Amino acid sequence: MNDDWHMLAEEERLFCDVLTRICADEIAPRAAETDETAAFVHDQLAVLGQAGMMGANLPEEYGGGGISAPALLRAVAIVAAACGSTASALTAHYLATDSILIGGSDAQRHEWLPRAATGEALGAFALTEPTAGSDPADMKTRARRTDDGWHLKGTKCFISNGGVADFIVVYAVTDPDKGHRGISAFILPKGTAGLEPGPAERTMGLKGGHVFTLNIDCQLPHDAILGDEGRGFRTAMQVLDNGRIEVAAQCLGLAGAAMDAAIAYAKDRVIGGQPLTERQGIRWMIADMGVAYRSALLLSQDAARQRQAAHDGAGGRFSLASAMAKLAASEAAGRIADTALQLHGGYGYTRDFPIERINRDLRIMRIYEGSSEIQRIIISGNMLA
Ligand SMILES: CC(C)(COP(=O)(O)OP(=O)(O)OC[C@H]1O[C@@H](n2cnc3c(N)ncnc32)[C@H](O)[C@@H]1OP(=O)(O)O)[C@@H](O)C(=O)NCCC(=O)NCCSC(=O)CCS(=O)O
Repeated sequence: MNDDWHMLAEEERLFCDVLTRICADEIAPRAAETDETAAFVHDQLAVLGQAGMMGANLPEEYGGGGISAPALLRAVAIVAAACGSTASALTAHYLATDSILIGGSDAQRHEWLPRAATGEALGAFALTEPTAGSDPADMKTRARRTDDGWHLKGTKCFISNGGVADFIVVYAVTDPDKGHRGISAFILPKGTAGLEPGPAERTMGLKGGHVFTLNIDCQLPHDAILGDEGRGFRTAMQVLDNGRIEVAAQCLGLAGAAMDAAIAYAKDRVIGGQPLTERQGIRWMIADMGVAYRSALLLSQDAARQRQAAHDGAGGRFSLASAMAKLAASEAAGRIADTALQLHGGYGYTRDFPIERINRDLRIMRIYEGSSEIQRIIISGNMLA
């Protein structure tokens, strides 16, 4: 059998092995209950904090794990295979900390990232608005200078972790005449007067990873602006280049779990005196799942490798690779989970098997952090440039 993760360093393999054990012992056993109760995954994130996962995306200088992008891909997939809700809350936290890492000053990085890396401070990333989802440059949230600093006013929606986070990175318009160059990012700490999260949305899946509307009418100090004024849109786009690979990782974890469950079921289930695996139709399903999974894995690893190369000094964008990975992995994962459910027959439709939950958890992957249609726009734009 090929070693799919041959590119990882020895210590990264050990990190992933330990994480796999921790997820199997402490996170996976709670996934079905989390889905039933829809309780936020606080405890699971605390476990990940202990395991070093809350800062795995950050350099050691800021208290992070400093692991490579391919290792991060593998690690997020491991968490997602155990519990989709936990992986989604984790990667939303990464969007917030990546915003500070990419867009913040060194003082802001040192102030926020070490606490975020341990899990002591949970982050959220507030870009989307009710009338600006696919086109965030059209956002309406306004930040105005005041004598005391900044006044932020607007509404953000579909913000993972938003109502429970210790800090929220909010993107807002500082100069409406400058289009996307008039957007800046701000750090909004929990408890700021005028920050009012709505109730958690009632979602189809990822029920333990809550999503909120945020009503914002807040006064912030001068130093709440992240880095330079007017650089927020670029920061958000760079953060999403990373984030889309993490969505691909979630897809690999969830789809891999569905495929493994389907294979185990097909081996175990005897019909007419024969296991399901003796049936050609079932074998074709297994082959199709395997091809879809591997295609998604290879594109995701390619995107992670390009992310690492950019980080190591080659510079440049990896938006094309990231968009391809997200599109391929989210679409493949949807097909894999659907095939895995079909293979289970009526049992797959019940809550007695994890396949039903995985199908619901996966549906958002084709929508958040840029829908499949947005990924196609980015991909074709790059191909035609
Ligand atoms: C589809 C889009 C990429 C198109 O964006 P625009 O057409 O508005 O922007 P451009 O004209 O392409 O570029 C404007 C500006 O930005 C710079 N840019 C663009 N991409 C990048 C990048 N990857 N890295 C760095 N800089 C970038 C570009 O050079 C231009 O700069 P200058 O003018 O030259 O200075 C975009 O609209 C898009 O991505 N849409 C999807 C938005 C999305 O994914 N939203 C999801 C939000 S988060 C979420 O869903 C989950 C959150 S959670 O779980 O809580």
